[in-house]
Amino acid sequence: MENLHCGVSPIVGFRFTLNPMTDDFVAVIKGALEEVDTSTVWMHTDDVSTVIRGKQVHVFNVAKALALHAAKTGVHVALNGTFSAGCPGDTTGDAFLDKPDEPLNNDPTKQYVSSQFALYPMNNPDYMSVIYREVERAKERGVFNESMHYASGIHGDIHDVFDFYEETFTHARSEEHRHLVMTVSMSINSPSHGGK
Ligand SMILES: Cc1ncc(C[n+]2csc(CCO)c2C)c(N)n1
Repeated sequence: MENLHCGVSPIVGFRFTLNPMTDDFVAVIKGALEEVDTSTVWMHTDDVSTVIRGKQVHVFNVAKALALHAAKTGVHVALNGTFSAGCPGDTTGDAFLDKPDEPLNNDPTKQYVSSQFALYPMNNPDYMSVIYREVERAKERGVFNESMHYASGIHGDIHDVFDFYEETFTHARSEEHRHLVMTVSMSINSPSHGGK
């Protein structure tokens, strides 16, 4: 296997599930996966989840577009997933890294999202300062919602929330500590949001 050393791979990946709270969940999941332009990422769906891999810009663009597509059905949807970069076992061969940098999904529709995220800067002894710094960033960006055990709450318009997640994912890893894991749980169109 190539690229066995931590960090030599520039691939970003996201493994996620979409969970639409409707009897018609198959149409919502398949509609999003089929109608969003996913040509910039390597994608595989199975009975449990879907994985997308490629350049960071495309992984975040496609993830946001999938969430927004599902949200536009009006159905209450949950999106749970794990972003990963610098995974020692990842291989570049099938990761679409030759794609141009222009994101292909550009729907500007506004959509309120409430979410929680957790950063795991792998093999970084100073990981708590990374986490504190990124929570500060969320406050500066105006998307911080609340502190909680094991995660931080992030909310706002889907475009601001995803901009924050991509920015924090860039800054929570470094040349020295390239392997980063970030978990995200999102809730969209929840009755708990009172119509936001
Ligand atoms: C993003 C995403 N990918 C796969 C599944 C698993 N899954 C559950 S129902 C269904 C459609 C019928 O086969 C699939 C693929 C999911 N929930 N969300």
